[in-house]
Amino acid sequence: MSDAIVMQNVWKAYPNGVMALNGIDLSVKQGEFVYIVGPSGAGKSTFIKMIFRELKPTRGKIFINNKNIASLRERQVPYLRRKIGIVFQDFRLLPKLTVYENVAFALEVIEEHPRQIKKRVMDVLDLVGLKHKLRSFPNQLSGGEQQRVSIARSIVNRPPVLIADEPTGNLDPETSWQIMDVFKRINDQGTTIIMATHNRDIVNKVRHRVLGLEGGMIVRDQQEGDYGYED
Ligand SMILES: Nc1ncnc2c1ncn2[C@@H]1O[C@H](COP(=O)(O)OP(=O)(O)OP(=O)(O)O)[C@@H](O)[C@H]1O
Repeated sequence: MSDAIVMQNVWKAYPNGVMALNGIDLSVKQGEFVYIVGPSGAGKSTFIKMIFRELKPTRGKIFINNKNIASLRERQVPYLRRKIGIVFQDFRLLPKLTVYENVAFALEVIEEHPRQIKKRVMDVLDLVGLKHKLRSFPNQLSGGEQQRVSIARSIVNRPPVLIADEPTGNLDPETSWQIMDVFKRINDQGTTIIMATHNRDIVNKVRHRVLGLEGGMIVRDQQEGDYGYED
């Protein structure tokens, strides 16, 4: 299997001198599901922001599908972002657009053919179980439904990698399990998933590879079926 993400000796210092990542080496294969765990301030969000080039490493190389994104020019960043879907804790939907429009938006900006857009949007809404809500606005949806829309939007242009930063952080346990089912369906289609989480129950019950960060370093890297997660 090919590598979806490779980090080589990645360091990140913030302008105030805080060293958030200290020499990360890592490789993630295409199709893997990886949890990123660790205490507050461990560097999880920094790690995730590096993958979609919201932040540049101070030192080191980051390969996404064999391309070093640390040396990408600014104008190439939008092309990288099309290869990576992103889901946040707080959904970040556009409030004045319907469910359908929120999801279609990502395809409209790349000028996909209208018939293609419709088919693809309906397919992903079906995948996340929200076809019946396509005309609703975000404020008419529950938190779990909003997160499903945000997940549908993140995968609508078939990125090989999906990144989720605390995707269940604002959801109750029952809804969180449903969101994990959606991620499973997406992972089963071959999409690599990187998910930062504090949710110990999920990490222990829905088993995948676990990367533990602490003080900006990888302090554990356990394969599926090979761990219990203690914080
Ligand atoms: N913009 C910034 N400027 C300076 N320091 C920062 C900045 N963002 C994060 N840090 C620091 O970098 C370190 C790692 O932070 P990061 O947000 O990556 O941790 P985290 O593991 O995601 O934490 P949490 O679980 O609380 O979200 C912390 O010491 C934090 O205070």
